[in-house]
Amino acid sequence: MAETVLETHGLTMRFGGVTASDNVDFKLKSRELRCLIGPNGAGKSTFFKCVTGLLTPTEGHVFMRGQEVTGWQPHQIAALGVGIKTQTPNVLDALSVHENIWLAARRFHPVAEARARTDEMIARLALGNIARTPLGELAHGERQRVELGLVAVADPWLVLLDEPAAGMSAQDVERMTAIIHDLTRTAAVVIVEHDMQFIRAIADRVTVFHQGAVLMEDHVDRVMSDARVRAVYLGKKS
Ligand SMILES: Nc1ncnc2c1ncn2[C@@H]1O[C@H](COP(=O)(O)OP(=O)(O)OP(=O)(O)O)[C@@H](O)[C@H]1O
Repeated sequence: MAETVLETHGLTMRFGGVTASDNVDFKLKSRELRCLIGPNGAGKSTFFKCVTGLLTPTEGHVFMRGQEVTGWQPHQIAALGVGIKTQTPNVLDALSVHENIWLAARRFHPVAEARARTDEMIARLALGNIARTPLGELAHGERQRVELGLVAVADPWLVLLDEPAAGMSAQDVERMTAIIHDLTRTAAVVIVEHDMQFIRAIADRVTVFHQGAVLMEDHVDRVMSDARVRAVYLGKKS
């Protein structure tokens, strides 16, 4: 049986009178790709932040590969071998694409291996023609690709991505989809995403959030045609 790499029990986050995450039980198997969707304010980001250590849940527990990580800081979670891409980029604008990826690789690998991994990642992400360009000069889609490269170069077994396709062109989204599929050869991936086109292109199992709780969890096709989901997420009555 596939190993459970991420699990939450009764995860609850309250902000004053608002229950942003409401008793969420969640389970992710090794190399599984899971998209978290839901309407604005459904609690996706709060759940993501509780799992990545950006928030400490009011109640409940988070486990990664069986280890309880509730209340850990993001850098402690990352040190377990978890790649986290938030909406706040962790990049150095004045340094080149190559230098940024090299620095990320060097944090996890000895020099010779870091060098090889950097070159491999640049080729894999098709960043060769802009490898020497400072990050500050890149287009949005290119930056997103580099940021994903910074996560992937560490060889994570779990990758947590917050809106990786936000603001991207169709071509960028296609590239991003291929890169994420590539990641699932070695890692489980959780993606919080708004872009329905991207979700249809990439998703297998989807978890739908509504009012802080899990409304439904199923294959993307069944989720998209479910009357309850259409009502809450697409704003349509069945
Ligand atoms: N720091 C905070 N303080 C107070 N309320 C918050 C805070 N963060 C989130 N909330 C509230 O918690 C609820 C869930 O918000 P959350 O951002 O998790 O939803 P979401 O599904 O990610 O929404 P979106 O798709 O708009 O990003 C909302 O009612 C939101 O207003």
